[in-house]
Amino acid sequence: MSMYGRSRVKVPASTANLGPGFDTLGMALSLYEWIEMEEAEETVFHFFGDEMNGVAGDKSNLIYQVAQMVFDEAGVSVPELSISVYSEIPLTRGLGSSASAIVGGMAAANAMIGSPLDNAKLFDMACALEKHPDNVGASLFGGIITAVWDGVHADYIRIEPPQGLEVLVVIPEFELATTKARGVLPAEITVSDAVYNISRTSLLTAAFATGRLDLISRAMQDRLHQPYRAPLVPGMEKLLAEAPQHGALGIALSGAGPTLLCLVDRKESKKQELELFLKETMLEHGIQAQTCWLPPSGAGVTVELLERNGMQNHSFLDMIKGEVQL
Ligand SMILES: Nc1ncnc2c1ncn2[C@@H]1O[C@H](COP(=O)(O)OP(=O)(O)O)[C@@H](O)[C@H]1O
Ligand SMILES: N[C@@H](CCOP(=O)(O)O)C(=O)O
Repeated sequence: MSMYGRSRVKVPASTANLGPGFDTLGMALSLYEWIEMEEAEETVFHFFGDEMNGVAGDKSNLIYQVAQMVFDEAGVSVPELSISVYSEIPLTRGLGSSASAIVGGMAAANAMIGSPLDNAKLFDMACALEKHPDNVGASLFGGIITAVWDGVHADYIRIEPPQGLEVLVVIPEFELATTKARGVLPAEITVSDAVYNISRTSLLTAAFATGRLDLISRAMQDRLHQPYRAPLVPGMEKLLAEAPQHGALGIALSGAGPTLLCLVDRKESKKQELELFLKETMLEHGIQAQTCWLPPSGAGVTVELLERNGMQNHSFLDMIKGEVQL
């Protein structure tokens, strides 16, 4: 009989960078992954939903691995786990699926053993794995995050997303691994490009904090990563250049791509035109893509501790059926 409980977490997807804020700005989005975890006699995974196709169902699984890091840090041993996962977050598209798995897996493991680690510790551990704080910070704390990670510790400020700010994403059908999209970045940049990005990141952060939607179009410009990543995403250059004419306040590559994200004023009258422009531009470049309105998620990861039930999966499915269309 296990001495530990059964935990269930709901963790949001995220978009990183928001244009100029490479490896520092992130925003949680209303697309979620649910994880349930409890001690078991032998490790078993239950995956639900189309987005989990191809994910490892053994102890190499990212969620299992991060759970073991939490147990090690807390000084407990729970080698065998039953893990159930349902995810709405497409893999390898720039919507932070790996960050959601890291944050969700850590939060579930920590809750299961009575929450010995606080969120600041989980944030440091998650940054050490992801190597940048933007996605994991957003998935952990929700809202908009501006964060600095020094290689050991992460500091952040959470900003409530401005009222009236809507988010439209265009998700191409092809996958682009973050490692590949980081591999095309230059090792060095000029001082003028550094100043270009620092000034816009500062302005964008302040615009979010003060609700100045009018400043977004000029602040959401980047010279640090998007120009180098554009060749990996057919149609990206045209989308970045022309989306503002079709109703976007600003447009950026979401994380490392290939998804692109538009920030849109709730009162904008050209929302349908913008959706059509995004899809048709991708199609012109031979790429099937779907658009989706994803409100910012004010909540980060949420955690419940439940009675143990030997992982009867109908309870997990019943829970998520209430929230998503299975
Ligand atoms: N729920 C999950 N369980 C296990 N591994 C996951 C999960 N979600 C994502 N991953 C891992 O993260 C990888 C995607 O990470 P990455 O290339 O950074 O793209 P993304 O932009 O989606 O974070 C997947 O190929 C998979 O290995
Ligand atoms: N700052 C990172 C963000 C990667 O985000 P992902 O969602 O694509 O994993 C980068 O731009 O490389």
